[in-house]
Amino acid sequence: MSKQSRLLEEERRKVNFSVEELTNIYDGGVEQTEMKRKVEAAIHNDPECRCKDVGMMTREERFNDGMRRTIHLNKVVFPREGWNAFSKELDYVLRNIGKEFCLGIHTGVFLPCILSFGSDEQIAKWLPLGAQLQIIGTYAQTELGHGTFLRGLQTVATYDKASQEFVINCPEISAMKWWPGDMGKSANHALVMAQVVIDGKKYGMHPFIVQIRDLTTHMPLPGITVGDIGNKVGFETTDNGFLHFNKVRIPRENLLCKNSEVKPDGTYVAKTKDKMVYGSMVRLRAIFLEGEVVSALGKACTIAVRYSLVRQQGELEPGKPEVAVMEYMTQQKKLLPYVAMTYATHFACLKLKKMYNIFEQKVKEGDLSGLPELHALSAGMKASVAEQCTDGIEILRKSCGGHGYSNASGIPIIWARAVAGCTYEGENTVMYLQCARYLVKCYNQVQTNRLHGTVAYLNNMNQSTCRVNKANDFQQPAVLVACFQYRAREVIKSVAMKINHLTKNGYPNHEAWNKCSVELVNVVKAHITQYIVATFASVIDELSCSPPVKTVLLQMCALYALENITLYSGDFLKVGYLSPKQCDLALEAELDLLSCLRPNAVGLVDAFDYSDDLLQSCIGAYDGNVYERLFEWAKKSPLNKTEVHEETYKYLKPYLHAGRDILEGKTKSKL
Ligand SMILES: CCCCCCCC/C=C\CCCCCCCCCC(=O)SCCNC(=O)CCNC(=O)[C@H](O)C(C)(C)COP(=O)(O)OP(=O)(O)OC[C@H]1O[C@@H](n2cnc3c(N)ncnc32)[C@H](O)[C@@H]1OP(=O)(O)O
Ligand SMILES: Cc1cc2nc3c(=O)[nH]c(=O)nc-3n(C[C@H](O)[C@H](O)[C@H](O)COP(=O)(O)OP(=O)(O)OC[C@H]3O[C@@H](n4cnc5c(N)ncnc54)[C@H](O)[C@@H]3O)c2cc1C
Repeated sequence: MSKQSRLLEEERRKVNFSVEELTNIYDGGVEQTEMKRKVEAAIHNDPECRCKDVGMMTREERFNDGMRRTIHLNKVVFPREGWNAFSKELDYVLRNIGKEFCLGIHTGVFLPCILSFGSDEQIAKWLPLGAQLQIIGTYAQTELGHGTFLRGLQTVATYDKASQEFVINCPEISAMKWWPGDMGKSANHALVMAQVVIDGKKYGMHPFIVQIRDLTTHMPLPGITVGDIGNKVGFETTDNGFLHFNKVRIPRENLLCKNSEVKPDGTYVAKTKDKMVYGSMVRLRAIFLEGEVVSALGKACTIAVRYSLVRQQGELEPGKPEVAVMEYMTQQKKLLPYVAMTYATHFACLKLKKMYNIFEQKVKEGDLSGLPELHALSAGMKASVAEQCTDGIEILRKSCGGHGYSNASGIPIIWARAVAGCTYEGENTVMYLQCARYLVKCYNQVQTNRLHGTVAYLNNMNQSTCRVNKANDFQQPAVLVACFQYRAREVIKSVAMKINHLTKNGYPNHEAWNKCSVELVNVVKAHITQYIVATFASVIDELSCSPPVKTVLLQMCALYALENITLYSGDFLKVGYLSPKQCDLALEAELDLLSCLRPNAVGLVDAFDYSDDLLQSCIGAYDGNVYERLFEWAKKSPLNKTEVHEETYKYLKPYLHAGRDILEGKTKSKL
C-alpha cells in the first residue's frame, strides 16, 4: 500500500459519523441508495458500458464511443434491466454513465416536448417512434442570430391554406438554427420552434415536427442544410448542430397542437396561456441542475478533498515533517465551503424538482396559477446555482495546484461540461433578470396583499437588527435564516424603491429597469441564497437521523451560510442588519467551523458516493494512490506511443545533429 493510501485510510478512521447514513439522506432514503447501487452495478459490471479514460481522447473518439455506449444501453441494458427513457432509474443511469453519452437532447428534451406540446394523437404517433429510436429528434429553437430573445426568432412557418401545409423557411442567414444538441449528425427529425404566419399575420413562436434527414440514407432532405457546429469547451459527445430551411413544406398536422391549433381554413385557436410554449425550458431549468451542475461540484469536491489529504507539501511547524496541504487554513477555506455548497444546493434542487412535479400535476387538472412563481424560482435557481457551482469547481481545480491543471485530475473535464449550464436553458444574466421581475412585482404587491410560497418572507417588512454577540450563535439555523431573509427583503425593497423613484421622475419603465439591472441581479442572488439556506435548514429540521449526522449537516448548513455572509458582508452592513463587529464574529464562526469539520472532510465527500469510474481522476480516487496513477496515466499520452516522436525527426533532427557535432568537437559553436 502506498504512503498516500495509508494517509487516506487514517483520515477515514477519524470520521465521527456514519458515511452510509449520510449517503442515504443525500439520496433521499435507503431505497434510493439501493436503486442507485443496483443501477451502478448493472452498468459497472457490463464492460461495454464502462467509462473510458476520456482525458486523452479526441472529440471524435469521445463522440464515437459515446454513441456506441448509448446504443448498447438502449439495445442491451435497458431491455435486460427492464428500464426505458421514462423509468425512475433514468437519473441513476445518467449518473452512472458518466456524461459520456449521446442522444441526451433526444431523450431528455425532444421526447418530453412531444408529451408537453402534442395532442393525444400526436403523442401516440411520435412518442413510441422516438422512444424506440426509430426516429431521433432534436430541440431546434436557438438561431445563429437569436437565443435569448425568443420573440426575435426569425424562422417562419407560413401557413398555405391551399395545400394545408406550413412552409418552414429561414429568410436570412441569422435565422439558421444553431446549437441544438444531437442535430449535427444524429437526428432525422427536429422539434422546430418557428414564428407562425397566417395570411400575413404573426402569431408567435410555435413547435413543429420536421423531418430533416432521409430515413434510408440519412442524407439531408431537399431544402435542408444541416451539420455539426464544431468543437466547443465541453459536451464532446454531443453533436450540437446548424440547420437551415429553404421553404420546406410540412403537413398542417405537424404543428404540435396541445396549446394552440391552426384549423384547415387558417383559423388560429389558442387553447391555453401563450407562455406555455416556454414550458419545456421551465422544466429543464427545474430538473437538470442537480444532475448536471451540483453533481459536478460534488465530484470536484471529492477529488480536491481526497487529494488535499494526501498531498504533503511544506512544513507547518518549522523543522517538523511535511504536512498534508489540508492542514493549511487557507486550503480548508478553499475546499470545505464548496462541500457545504454541494449539500445546500443539492437539497434546494430536490425541492425545486418536487415543486415542478406538483406544478405538472396541477397543469393536468387545468390549474396554471403556479407558473409565475415556478418560472421565477427555476430561472433564479438555474442562474445562481450554475454560477456558484461552476465558480466553485474552478476554485477547487486551482486548489489542486499543478495537477489540477492536468486532465488527469478529472476536474477540467468536469468543469468544461458544467459551465455550459451558465449559458444553455437561458443565459444566466437574462435568467436573473426574469426572477428579479417577479420579485419586484411581489414587493409592489406586498403593500396591499399577503404573499405566499417562496416569497412569503417578504410579508414582514419590519426594521430590526441581529442580536448575535458571540461567534457560536452564528451556527444556529434560525439566526442564519433570519440574516438572509432580512438582507434579501431589504435589497429587494431598495431596488424596487429606486425603480419607482426613477419612473416617478419621468424615466420610462424600461429605462428605469435597465439602470437598475446590476442591482437587480444582486437582488436575485440574495433571494436565492436565502431560499437555499432556508430550504437546507428545514430539511435538516425534519430529518430523523443519528445525532452525529445531524450535527455535521447543521455544520454544513452554517458553513454555506457563513461563507455567503463573509462574501457579501457589504450587503449585510448596508442594510443595517449586521454590525462590523458581527461580521467579524461571522468570520470567526466560519473559521471555527472549518477546524471542526476538518477531521470529517473525507467522510463528507465519500458520502456523495462517486465511484472511481465516475470521477475519472488520478488524484481523487478512493484509495488515494495518487502518484502511481498519475505516472500510469502519463504513459498513455498519445505523444508517448513511440519513444521518439515523428515530428522530432522531421523538425529537430538538424539541430540535434549540429549540437552533437559541436559537443563531439567536430565543429565549433558560433553565435
Ligand atoms: C440511454 C441514455 C440516453 C441519455 C439520456 C439523456 C437524458 C438527458 C438528460 C439530461 C441531459 C441534458 C443536459 C443539458 C443539455 C442542454 C440543453 C439545452 C437546451 C437549450 O438551451 S434550449 C434553448 C433555451 N433557450 C432559452 O432558455 C431562451 C431564453 N429566453 C426566454 O426564455 C425568453 O425569451 C425570455 C424569458 C428571456 C423573454 O421572453 P419574452 O416573451 O420576451 O417575455 P418577457 O417580455 O420578458 O416577459 C413577459 C412575461 O412572461 C413571463 N415569462 C417569461 N418566460 C416565462 C416562462 N418560461 N414561463 C412563464 N412565464 C414566463 C415573464 O415573467 C413576464 O411576466 P410578467 O409580464 O412580468 O407577468
Ligand atoms: C452546450 C450548449 C447546448 C445548447 N443546446 C441547445 C439546444 O439543444 N437547443 C437550442 O435551441 N439551443 C441550445 N443552446 C443554445 C442556448 O440555449 C443559448 O445559447 C442561450 O439561450 C443563450 O442565448 P444566446 O446565445 O443568444 O446569448 P445572448 O443573448 O446573445 O447573450 C450574449 C450576452 O448578452 C447578454 N444579454 C442578452 N440579452 C440580455 C438582456 N435582455 N438583458 C441583459 N443582458 C442580456 C447576456 O447576458 C450575455 O452576456 C445550447 C447552448 C449551449 C452552450
